[in-house]
Amino acid sequence: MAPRGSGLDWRGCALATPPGWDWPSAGCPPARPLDMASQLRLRSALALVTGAGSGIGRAVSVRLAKEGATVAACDLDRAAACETVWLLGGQGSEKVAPGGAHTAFQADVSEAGAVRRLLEQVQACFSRPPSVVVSCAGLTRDEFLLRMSEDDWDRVIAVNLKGIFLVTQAAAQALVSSGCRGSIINISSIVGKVGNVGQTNYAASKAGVIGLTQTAARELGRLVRHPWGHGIRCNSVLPGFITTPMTQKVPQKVLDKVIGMIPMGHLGDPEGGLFM
Ligand SMILES: CCCCCCCCCCCCC[C@@H](O)CC(=O)SCCNC(=O)CCNC(=O)[C@H](O)C(C)(C)COP(=O)(O)OP(=O)(O)OC[C@H]1O[C@@H](n2cnc3c(N)ncnc32)[C@H](O)[C@@H]1OP(=O)(O)O
Ligand SMILES: NC(=O)c1ccc[n+]([C@@H]2O[C@H](COP(=O)([O-])OP(=O)(O)OC[C@H]3O[C@@H](n4cnc5c(N)ncnc54)[C@H](O)[C@@H]3O)[C@@H](O)[C@H]2O)c1
Repeated sequence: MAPRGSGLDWRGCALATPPGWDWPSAGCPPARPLDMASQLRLRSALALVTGAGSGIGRAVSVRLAKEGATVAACDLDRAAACETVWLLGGQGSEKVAPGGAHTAFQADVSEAGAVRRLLEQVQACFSRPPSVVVSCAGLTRDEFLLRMSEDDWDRVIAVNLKGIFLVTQAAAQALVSSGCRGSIINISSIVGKVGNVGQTNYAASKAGVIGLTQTAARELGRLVRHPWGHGIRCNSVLPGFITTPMTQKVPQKVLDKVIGMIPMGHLGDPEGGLFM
């Protein structure tokens, strides 16, 4: 039984309406009606998205829900995760998630205990492990190498790299112990390949995500039952500049420089508008 006031219901599920939460009165668009085709592709999937409270993680949550998945939206910021669930059609909105109600969860992915509890709560809530896991949680603490503090290094590595290690490991352990296949997608960055001025910490974390994911793919991917093969796909994605709160902190003169290098002449958008 979750302790009173913990923001969790009797099953240990995060309340979609945490105590004191003031639902946005207007502004958030209702979930768009679903066309049948898009509902079918992921209708049986349970998707865990970290960093679901903003930017790319919110856009990923919306797209997964549009294709029929049930979304467990996790974020350090519980209110932001709840707002994402509200955008998906809210708790119990069977029409948007045939497989069950989307639900918000709060966790700091850099903390092992929090990630372990997160996977426990998700499985308690949905009686199964997530078959899709998208790790979007991340942050920047940009500074030139000559001036970067140890704390700025440590925090970025803890969230962006160790966080993905913890979520990937916990999700894979849950899938393996349930004999389920799955797909784990880790969000890296082009910076992990080419580097970027002012981002030694961030670039190292994102390069680490690439190597971690490639190794996890080798260990978990085999369909045939090896001591290490379990039919779990692992891939990393390396976006370029995408307009989100993360990039809004970048000095305009830097954005102007980078935009000058982008053939389309503008940053990407989280919804991935390929035809704009
Ligand atoms: C094959 C193509 C190669 C592409 C190369 C680079 C691609 C990078 C694309 C990144 C896309 C993914 C980003 C994604 O993962 C999400 C993010 O990480 S968003 C955050 C990105 N962060 C940055 O780009 C760092 C931006 N810089 C800063 O925040 C500050 O400059 C800081 C490092 C904190 C230092 O601040 P300070 O006030 O001390 O200095 P200034 O801002 O005045 O800068 C001094 C001069 O340095 C130039 N500068 C700074 N950062 C960059 C940069 N990233 N790229 C190029 N030049 C940079 C700045 O323009 C100043 O120049 P000048 O003296 O001429 O005015
Ligand atoms: N925006 C870009 O240009 C860009 C490009 C390449 C890669 N990325 C990566 O994509 C991911 C999402 O970035 P975004 O632009 O949407 O950023 P964002 O700041 O809009 O969203 C990041 C989310 O992660 C959450 N978060 C931060 N630390 C956390 C923690 N310890 N535990 C749980 N949640 C935490 C934040 O609360 C926030 O909701 C990040 O990993 C980022 O590095 C972004």
